[in-house]
Amino acid sequence: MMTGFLKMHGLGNDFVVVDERAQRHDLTPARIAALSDRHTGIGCDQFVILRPACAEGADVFVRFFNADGSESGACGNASRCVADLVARESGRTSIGLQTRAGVLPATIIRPGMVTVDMGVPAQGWEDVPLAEAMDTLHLPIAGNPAAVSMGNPHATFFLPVPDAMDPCVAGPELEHHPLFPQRANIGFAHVTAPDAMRLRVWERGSGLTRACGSGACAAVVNAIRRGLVARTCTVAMDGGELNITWREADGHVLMTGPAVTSFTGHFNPEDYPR
Ligand SMILES: N[C@H](CCC[C@H](N)C(=O)O)C(=O)O
Repeated sequence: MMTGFLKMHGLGNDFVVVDERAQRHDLTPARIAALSDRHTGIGCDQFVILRPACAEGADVFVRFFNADGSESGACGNASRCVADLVARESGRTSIGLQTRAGVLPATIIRPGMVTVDMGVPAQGWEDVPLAEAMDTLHLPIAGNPAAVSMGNPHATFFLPVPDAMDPCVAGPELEHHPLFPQRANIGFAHVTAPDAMRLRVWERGSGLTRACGSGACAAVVNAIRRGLVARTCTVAMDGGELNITWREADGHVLMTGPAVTSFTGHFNPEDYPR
């Protein structure tokens, strides 16, 4: 039986989206990893599965998988894409996305431009699973990263000069650092103005991506906690810009940026080893 999919992206962070709201498609982690391969599958940074919502205020339950088949609690760029998709189906401009990190309200600013309320970040390291509890600024990792959970674990390095660390060299080792028993997404940020930064993210399970929505939220929260930027900040990544606001009133992080559909297609799951 053929499975339909959508190929979508947010700032070049690209997704295969499979709708399982009406029917399951036997997508195992091994199949997801094989389908995510850019040479021998469809190719994507994250594989997104839609299921029927089962939470108050939610229109759809969204599951995010990395290119290696592992699951992630959050994905900012894919959240905007799914909100845009559900908005086009329903004609509504307010969408509730049920994720493993909670129900995220999304607002369509205009078709293809979406704000997602990414919720309240965890305070410091607490929700980033660490091998042992320790002070953020005294981690035994050169560069003193700051960590925060946006529903998934992030560590951000603030670089005094842009590109002082190469994500493809430092990223793989840091992703697997013994401090992070569940691995982590590793951001490399350089603050360029009180309301702007440049960011590259080595993503857990997917490697260097052109943009990372939850990574941008994490970098802004971490930068605000260190007094480096204001409450609203533009994050410039290789694939383009996101606008991030950490709202003072209720501590929610709002992420605004584009959502694009590239094409639709079909595959047969049975062509991929289970
Ligand atoms: N690209 C995603 C993040 C995926 C995070 C994933 N790599 C993890 O294991 O947490 C974003 O836009 O937020």
